This record gives sequence, C-alpha cells and structure tokens, in this order.
Amino acid sequence: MRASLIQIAVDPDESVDSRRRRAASLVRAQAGADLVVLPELWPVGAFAYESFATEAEPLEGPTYEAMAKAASDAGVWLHAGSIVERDAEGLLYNTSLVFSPTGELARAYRKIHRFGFDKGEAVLMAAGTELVTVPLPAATLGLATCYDLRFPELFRGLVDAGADVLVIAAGWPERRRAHWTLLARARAVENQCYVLAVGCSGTHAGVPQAGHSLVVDPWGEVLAEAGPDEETLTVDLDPTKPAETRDQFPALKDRVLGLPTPG
Ligand SMILES: O=C(O)CCC(=O)C(=O)O
Repeated sequence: MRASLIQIAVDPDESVDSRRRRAASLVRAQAGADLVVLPELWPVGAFAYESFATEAEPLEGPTYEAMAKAASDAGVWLHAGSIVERDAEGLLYNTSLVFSPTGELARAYRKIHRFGFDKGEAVLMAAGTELVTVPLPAATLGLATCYDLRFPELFRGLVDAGADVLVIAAGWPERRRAHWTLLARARAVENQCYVLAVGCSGTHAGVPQAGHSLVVDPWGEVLAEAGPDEETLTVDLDPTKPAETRDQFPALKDRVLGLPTPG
C-alpha cells in the first residue's frame, strides 16, 4: 500500500485559492499511490485564528469540491487534511475529509481536542464528538488531528474500532517538534499500528511550522521523515505488518480494562 504525505507550505503570501489549486495539483501528481494525505487546516493555517470565520466553508464548499475532483482525477484515497467547517447552525469545526478514489466523501472527522487553553481554536471552534475510522481495501485508517496526538485514549478507541493505520493531520509548531516525533512514535509502538503524521511547512500567523512529517511502522521504526520545507514523502506500507507485530509481541492482549481508581 503506497502512501504519499504532502507536507504543503502554508505562508501568508499565498492566497487560499492559489494554495487550493496547488494542493489539487500536488494530489494529482500522486496518481499511482493508494493513499494521499494532506495536513491540518492547510487552506487557512492552523494558527491563523483571525481568518477562521472569514475562510470558513460549508462541508461541501470549495475545498471539498477541489479535493473530491483531485481524488478522482488521481484515482487515490485522499485524506484531504482539514478545513474550517461552518455547520448549518453557524458553529465552526476543524473537520478532516476523506475521499474515495471515485471522489465520494468516505468520512469526515471533527477534531475532538481543540488547542489553545481557552484561547484560539479552543474558543472559536466546537469540539467533535465521534471517533472515526475509514476501512480501505488494504487497511483501516484511524483519524486524528494535531493536538489529539497528546491524548492516547483517543488512539486506543480507534484501535478498538479496528484501525491499523493511524493518520494524524497537523499544523504542529516548530517549537515543540521534539514532542511531535516522540508522540508519533509512541502512538505507533503502544498501538502496534502504522502512524502517518503529516504536518505543514512555512510560517503563518507568526508561528513557524515543524514540518518533519513522518511515517512510523508498528514497531516504532521511522520509515521516512521530511525536512522543514515543502515536500512529499512516499512510502510503501506492508498491510500485514500490524497484525504480524501484534502476533509476535502480543502486548495489546495484556491490556487490563477498567483499572481500579487509586484508594
Ligand atoms: O500540542 C501541540 O503542541 C500543538 C497542537 C496544535 O498546534 C494544534 O492542535 O493545532
């Protein structure tokens, strides 16, 4: 299963329309891959809080249209990263979109853990409430967005729902890059899953992005890692490896569910 991670640059000197066209053409260039992944909020920038309301789109807005077409033109499963979604009640969500190779929406995931500690995204956006997995022919994706990476219980929920490839779309800041790499590897090891962690490059709203997207195998080995700049990583995943790793080292079977609270 060939996966391509597009670490797109999000810079304020490029318009959203231009970046949308560029993202579509980067996706089309990945024809032949099975799965293509874009990062979090690449149209507007994960830290461009002042633009969230103006750039918000309905679910089936311009980014949806462009990405559905790019997925079907390329004939790939496309995790199109996330958009600022405005729902019918006017609430904003950080919503990831996954399209099938014929351009249909397979699933949408609204980010559950909002970042900002009572500021920014945490007050501007509403929280998702549903864990989302996406069965592909060769693997089951489990979806997470950026700050979600810090909450291991979310990933255990995805594994319990059958996920063996965890996809984290992010706009992770450079200043905490060490956490990004560490946590992506930890989520792979503890869940015996592939992890595809896709960030942005560039600087928006004064926040330099970490880049360094990475692909980690179920044993925790880093199979590929990007640098700081715009780049596409392409990696062949072995769909049998998560099950094989779980058979050889069956730690997941030793989970104790419902641990007692400390006395
Ligand atoms: O947890 C972090 O350090 C970064 C999270 C973040 O930037 C986000 O969720 O947008």
